Amino acid sequence: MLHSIATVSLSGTLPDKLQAAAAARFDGVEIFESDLTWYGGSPREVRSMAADLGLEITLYQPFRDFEGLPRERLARNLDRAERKFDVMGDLGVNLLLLCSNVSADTILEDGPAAEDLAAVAERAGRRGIRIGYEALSWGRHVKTWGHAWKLVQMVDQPSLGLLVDSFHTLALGDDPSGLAEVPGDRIFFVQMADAPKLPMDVLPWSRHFRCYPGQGEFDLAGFLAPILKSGYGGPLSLEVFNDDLRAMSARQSAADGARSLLYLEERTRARLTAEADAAPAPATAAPQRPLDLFTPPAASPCHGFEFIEFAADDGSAVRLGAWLETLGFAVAGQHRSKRVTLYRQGAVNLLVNAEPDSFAQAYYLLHGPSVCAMAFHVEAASQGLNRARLYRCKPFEGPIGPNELLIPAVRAPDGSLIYLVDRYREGTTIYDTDFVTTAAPPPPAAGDLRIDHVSLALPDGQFDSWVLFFKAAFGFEADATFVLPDPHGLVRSKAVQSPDGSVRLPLNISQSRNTATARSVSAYSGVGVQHIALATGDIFGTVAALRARGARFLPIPANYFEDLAAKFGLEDEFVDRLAAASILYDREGEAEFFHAYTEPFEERFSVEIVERRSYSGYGAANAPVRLAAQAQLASRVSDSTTLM
Ligand SMILES: O=C(O)c1ccc(O)c(O)c1
Ligand SMILES: [Mg+2]
Repeated sequence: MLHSIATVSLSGTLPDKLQAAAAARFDGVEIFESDLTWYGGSPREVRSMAADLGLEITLYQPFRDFEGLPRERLARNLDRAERKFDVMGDLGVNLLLLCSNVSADTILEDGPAAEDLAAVAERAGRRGIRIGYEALSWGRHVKTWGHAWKLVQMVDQPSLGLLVDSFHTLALGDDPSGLAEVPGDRIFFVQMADAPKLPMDVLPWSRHFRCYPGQGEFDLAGFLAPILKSGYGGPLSLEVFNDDLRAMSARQSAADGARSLLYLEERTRARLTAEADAAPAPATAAPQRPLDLFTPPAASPCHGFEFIEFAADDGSAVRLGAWLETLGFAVAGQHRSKRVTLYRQGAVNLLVNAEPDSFAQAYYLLHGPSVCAMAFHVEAASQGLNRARLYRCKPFEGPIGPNELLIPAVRAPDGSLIYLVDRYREGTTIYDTDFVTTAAPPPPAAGDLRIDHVSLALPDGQFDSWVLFFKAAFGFEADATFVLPDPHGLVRSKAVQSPDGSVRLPLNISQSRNTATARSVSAYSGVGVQHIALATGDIFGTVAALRARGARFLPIPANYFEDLAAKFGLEDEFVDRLAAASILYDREGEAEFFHAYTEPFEERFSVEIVERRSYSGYGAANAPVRLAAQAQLASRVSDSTTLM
């Protein structure tokens, strides 16, 4: 399908917006009137600028507050329309968006509205212009696509058709399935926007919280599917009013938008296929037009984290190695050709990369000691990589030595790497080929651990980009958003995870300046790992073993344990054990969760030890006490450094 984006979705001046849309390979743009009004060039200049960039102007908008006003206002409004038609002639666009009237003095009857729409459609038709009539969800008389369609049918002129916008339909909880019965050529245009479900009035919700398809909670595939069944073959256009997008670089936002439409197409195809399988068409039915929808290879199933790679220099590599040893890790191998050390414990592989002139070194110079790459263990790495590439992720290939493996990787939105690894048969793993492994790695010091999740801090405004990246590139799913109180402000947290839950990544953002998330973003000068959670089957044993090795755990106030005992009616002895080990506890029904955090490595990342008993969350109930304990520790550290 043709992909278009409304200029209102992108930040900057009109040329910035057009350039960003072209760079993201959109086919066209909807020009918002205000973007034109505020621009110094003439409509003809805008037309040639778009043409030079290979962009079609798909629509001009909006024309508003027109139909169904007191009769004496019609003539003046028709004059107003003619002026818009003149501008459209210069812009070289023949479709005008007319949105349903929101003014208080709109007559609440269909007759006058249809009369006015007929008058403007007749004038438009004479000039070769078409009008798409859109129901705004806060329209005074017309709020739903069904009502708009009724008026379009009453007018019955070829120059007036229906324009549908997913936001207005889904925000009202209105049913889009009837769109399948509208003749496809009577739907003139389709606007797409997703949104988080928020308990607020539709007008501010629409103007501030729309997001790209896949970033919110609406069922957009369920909206598009009936439209495609109608036979609609026009553009799919993003119309996203959003405060974060207004502040974001137009290039990044346009790239996200382009990815979101591909994702929507993939999801819609899956929806249509599932519907067709559930109700096969009778053999006599006319063959369906093959759908021109994006069809990437399926995401390769994930089976957990394969490794996590740290960027370091020689000095920090030694300090990090010593820290990891207190956490039970032991050196299990040395890279054949690079200064990369493999640390291992149970099924957890950590690489510390201090190779000069490498990707890791460049990352280290920008961010300091940090996680520069993660590897997912997948079933089919090349299929997974191919999918990510088609979703416009940038592939990465580092230099390799003789007989070493090329491990495919893509860049995450911040430039860090995500490797996909599918070699895991004994004797042929990436560690066997690329590392000189130690003869007999020591037994795990702290129990049979595996990586449970990796928690990332993102700069404010980047939440939606990352969510969409993981959904599109790797077929991940997103949880609900939690708002967590930190002593210094709020943290918003949303986890993305592989469908089987084996790879989980809580993403955190904060608008405040000194929350744990903000401190992380500041320490790394950007995105960074806040903690790596390791799962154990025996948290008391693991924590005790690590303490004995010198690991330091985040102290948790006694008040928390008092409160916990009261909240869940716990035995004193059990609570005393938790308190003695600084282990946090949560329960949901029969499910239980135990977790403890280490003190961070050089004010950067910490390790969290978790034990899950049928529990699928992240202990959000304990986030406030944990964030407070971390804030207290951080202020102690900063006090001691300012005294020096
Ligand atoms: O918020 C508005 O006014 C507005 C204008 C045009 C649209 O297409 C729309 O969906 C909303
Ligand atoms: Mg709209």
